[in-house]
Amino acid sequence: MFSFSDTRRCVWVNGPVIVGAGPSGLAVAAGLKEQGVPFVILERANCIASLWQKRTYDRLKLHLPKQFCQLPKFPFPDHYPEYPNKKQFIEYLESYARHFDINPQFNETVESAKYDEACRLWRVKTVSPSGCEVEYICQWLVVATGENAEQVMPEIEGLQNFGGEVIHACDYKSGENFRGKRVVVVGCGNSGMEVSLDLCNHDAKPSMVVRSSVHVIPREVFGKSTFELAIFMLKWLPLWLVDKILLVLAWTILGNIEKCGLKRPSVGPLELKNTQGKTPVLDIGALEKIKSREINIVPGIKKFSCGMVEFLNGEKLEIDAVVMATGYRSNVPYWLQETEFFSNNGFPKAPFPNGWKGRAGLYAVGFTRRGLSGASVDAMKIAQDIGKVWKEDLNQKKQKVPTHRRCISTF
Ligand SMILES: Cc1cc2nc3c(=O)[nH]c(=O)nc-3n(C[C@H](O)[C@H](O)[C@H](O)COP(=O)(O)OP(=O)(O)OC[C@H]3O[C@@H](n4cnc5c(N)ncnc54)[C@H](O)[C@@H]3O)c2cc1C
Ligand SMILES: NC(=O)C1=CN([C@@H]2O[C@H](COP(=O)(O)OP(=O)(O)OC[C@H]3O[C@@H](n4cnc5c(N)ncnc54)[C@H](OP(=O)(O)O)[C@@H]3O)[C@@H](O)[C@H]2O)C=CC1
Ligand SMILES: O=C(O)C(=O)Cc1c[nH]c2ccccc12
Repeated sequence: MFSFSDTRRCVWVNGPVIVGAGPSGLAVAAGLKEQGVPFVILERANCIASLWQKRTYDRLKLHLPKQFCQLPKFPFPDHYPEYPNKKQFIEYLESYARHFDINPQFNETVESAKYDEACRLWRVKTVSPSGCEVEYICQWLVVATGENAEQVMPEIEGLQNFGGEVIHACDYKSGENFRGKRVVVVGCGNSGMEVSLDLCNHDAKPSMVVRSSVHVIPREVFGKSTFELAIFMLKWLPLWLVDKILLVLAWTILGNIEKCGLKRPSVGPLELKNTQGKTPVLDIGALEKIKSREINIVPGIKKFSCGMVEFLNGEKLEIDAVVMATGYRSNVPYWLQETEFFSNNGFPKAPFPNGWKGRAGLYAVGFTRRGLSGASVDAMKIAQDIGKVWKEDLNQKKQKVPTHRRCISTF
């Protein structure tokens, strides 16, 4: 380690640098530990799995059965329910990190990373809340910052004049603070649906904005997970047929959702997830509240004004608060200076299962739009790939610090 001053340091990392200590980063780390490959994990928050610990609501449960959400080589405890809740999932991730002795560097935000062609190494720069800057130099870079790294906050006319509380769904914890209030929930994905349901359960009055269309699917069919059933059917049937069957099942169990103001997309639910990354809503009770009008469905928003919202159909509503359940985006384009492997939307250009490995020791984990199970698949491939090269190098008894390369700090 070369130290330049109290606030600027340069660190050589023997092994990969992993950016992000969410489930994806932890899964890669576990695979590397098993093979004895050293690494450093850089995490902007002060804890692992910050999305789950800091940016989700209290009543959150996993949507998919537990076997689709566990990370490699360390299953959920047997006593966990079919759909673990947020607390249980966080406890599982904490025990995962303990089990594999994974200790991320917390409070370090990666602000830039680029491949130095001259010395054929990655230069990764971080900054901490106290202003300390560190440059890490390494042979492998694993991007594990997630599909949900930043909140999407749309700019809607007049929002600055609204005057009431405006939050993003990632800062919503419970309807307790909204008791008796009229709340516009913008967006009808899984977040919008569940925030609206939670508001109902706390005697608030939600109006949910549905500006286009949405697939609502029952979480279970005859006591069996719909997702599991779909995965099972996909072994024998083409995707379009599975989509058709899902829609028939949804219609049989939920009825015609168009009657309550929800339009279905023309493309089937799995095809839409595959092509546009739009996750179908797995219903856990919001639809019932929509049918009973406890959740009011409203069209796209035209503008806000003081204590009011106006919709595209010209109707106006007096409201007390706004929850933007408008989704998330990747932050990779803000810090990774690379355009060959990653596209400008912050996702790898190659679709699943090929988006895990780039050029010159660059990897991506958790950008498959296939939730935690997609992340696990990526993680195992990455750990194996790096482990292989690592072992080859060891066998050739090469020194890990490449003395033939000169690397000068760019601070
Ligand atoms: C509300 C919600 C519920 C979900 N439920 C499910 C579910 O039931 N099943 C399922 O399969 N999937 C679910 N998902 C999908 C979700 O993407 C995964 O659960 C999982 O969290 C993805 O893990 P990840 O490690 O890829 O990303 P994240 O969990 O987002 O972790 C990324 C980490 O990287 C850190 N980071 C980001 N940028 C930087 C930077 N520049 N420098 C340093 N650190 C950085 C973040 O702080 C974070 O800790 C859900 C998503 C949301 C939003
Ligand atoms: N329990 C669980 O497992 C949960 C899982 N999740 C997951 O987290 C991820 C993110 O979900 P979510 O937060 O719901 O985000 P999504 O991206 O799935 O949904 C965003 C919603 O906001 C709408 N929207 C965006 N901008 C505007 C705007 N300007 N005006 C009106 N509507 C707008 C979109 O409409 P349009 O379609 O028209 O663009 C869409 O309905 C998903 O993968 C989801 O499955 C989330 C919650 C719970
Ligand atoms: O990625 C998500 O947000 C999930 O909730 C998990 C998920 C992955 N693939 C799906 C297909 C249908 C429904 C949920 C998921």
